Amino acid sequence: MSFTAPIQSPGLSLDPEWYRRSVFYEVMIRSFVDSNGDGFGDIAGLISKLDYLQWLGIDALWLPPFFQSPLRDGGYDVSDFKAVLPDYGTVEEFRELVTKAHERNMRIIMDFPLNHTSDQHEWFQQSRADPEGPYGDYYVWADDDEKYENIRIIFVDTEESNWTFDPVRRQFFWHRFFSHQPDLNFENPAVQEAVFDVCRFWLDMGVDGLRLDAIPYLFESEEGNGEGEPKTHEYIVRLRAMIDNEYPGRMLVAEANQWPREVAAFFGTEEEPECHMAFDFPVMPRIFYSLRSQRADELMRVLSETTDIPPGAAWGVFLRNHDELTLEMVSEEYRQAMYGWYAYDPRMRSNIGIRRRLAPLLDNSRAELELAHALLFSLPGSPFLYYGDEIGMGDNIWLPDRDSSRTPMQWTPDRNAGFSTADPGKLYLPVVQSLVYNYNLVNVESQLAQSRSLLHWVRNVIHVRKAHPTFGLGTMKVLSSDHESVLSFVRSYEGSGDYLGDAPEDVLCVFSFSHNPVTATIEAPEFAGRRLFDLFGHGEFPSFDDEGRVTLTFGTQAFYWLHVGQRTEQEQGR
Ligand SMILES: OC[C@H]1O[C@H](O[C@H]2O[C@H](CO)[C@@H](O)[C@H](O)[C@H]2O)[C@H](O)[C@@H](O)[C@@H]1O
Ligand SMILES: [Ca+2]
Repeated sequence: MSFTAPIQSPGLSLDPEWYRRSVFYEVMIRSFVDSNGDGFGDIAGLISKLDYLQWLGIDALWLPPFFQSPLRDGGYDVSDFKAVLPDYGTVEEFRELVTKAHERNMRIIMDFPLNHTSDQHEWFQQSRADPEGPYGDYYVWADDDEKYENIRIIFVDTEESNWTFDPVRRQFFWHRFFSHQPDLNFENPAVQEAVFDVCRFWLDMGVDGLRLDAIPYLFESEEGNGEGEPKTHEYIVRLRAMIDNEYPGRMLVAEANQWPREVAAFFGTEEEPECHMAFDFPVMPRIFYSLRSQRADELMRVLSETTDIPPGAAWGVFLRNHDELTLEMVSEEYRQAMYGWYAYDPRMRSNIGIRRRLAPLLDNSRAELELAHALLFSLPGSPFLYYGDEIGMGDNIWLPDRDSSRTPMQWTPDRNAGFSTADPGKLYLPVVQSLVYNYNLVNVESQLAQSRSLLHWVRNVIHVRKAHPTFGLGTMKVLSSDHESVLSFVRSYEGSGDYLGDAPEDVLCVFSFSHNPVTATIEAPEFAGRRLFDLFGHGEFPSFDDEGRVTLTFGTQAFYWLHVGQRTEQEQGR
């Protein structure tokens, strides 16, 4: 058994709850920078851009799978969990990436698709060839395809069943995703241990956290629906205990595309903790719904209902990621409305969702991009950015599946957007060349040169957020307003009282989804007589009156983050 002390590397801050203060950035190694001109982004390329990410204010990177893989599902189809895909580099280079990130006080979260492997994995090859051998029970095999018939299909565009017949073993195997991704059999203690072994391999290398991919689907049963079954939670409790004992300070984030109560179950309890973080799937689509419906009520409802989570746990908030914008967590009526607004061309759809990037979804509207980011950075939890969204990168819906929004990062207006020196035809995917999002126009270099660019705006808002630990650590209370387009909530923090010395603070966050200027009155009786100051420019706003009401005027799709100060001097003197 290995043991690692909580401070893993020179450069890292000593903060057991670092993930609650962090701004995360999802970066696909394949898509970021190609250092050797072979057309594939690689680890050395990512290392060369750590300074850029540090400048942006990023505290932690989420790396989608970079392991050996036939790449039939973007690397989520792993054929060797302990090998780096040669196109990306070597294990040694990965170790260097961790060291170089840590030197900048930046942490690395590794994606871990533990539910399944590629059918090219040695475990599967042995399992299909030798049912009585050591790997015979590593997967879920059956003589027919009749078990678990109540369990839904997730990849509805491509799969007709969760069972596929294997001509070698002459049995069916179980898979929740593509038919080339057989599910591991977690009933088998050897599989449970093999997964622990992979975790230890990478944690020993210094990774700071694991994103547990597709975590609800580990166990299945006839009684349940194969999503968050009791045995799945029991296994995660054990995984968490192993991490806490052997790797204190590292964290687990759950990818569970479920309703609030079910997602919150992946935090576990104080007595039996599971994951430190979980992605907030229910809130995300409602941000997009509010932007088009100009109504805040559905977002208010889901935020008001946000389930209590154990101390130290945190939501992972996001607008977009490497997958489709999933609409699994909205009603059929809302889903149809969102398809109408955001996926008017059938090519924009994928499974139950929309395979587009943030800027094209929002029609490249600067006001909407700012409003969406202001929500991302002030909702309870830690924000996760998707690479390229900080410059408003476009997508390419003519590419298959979710590759539409996994195109090369646009660094410069030069060949291949500065991503690679390869022959353009050799790139893993073509760079975006559409009219509005062409890399000649949308790239880091040109946005660095414009002080009012989206990139500078995003960087500024990240730094304002980071100056106020309330956003990561504080509570949230939704407030009422008299305008259907206005969402308001207050983030409150008692201060840490420890060596970090964070001060107590209340921040009023207000957002108007209206496509026209509006005025709204917000009610917060507990703030009667208190003054309000803009967090960006420190300008004073109208104060709360004696009943705790304040009336604010908003421009089109506008927001304010307002520090709630003391009572006015006049009122203090009364
Ligand atoms: O490895 C299979 C998939 O695992 C993750 O899937 C999640 O994404 C799906 C949408 O693409 C979603 O519907 C599902 O609920 C999630 O578990 C991973 O993020 C995918 O990229 C991957 O294909
Ligand atoms: Ca390369």
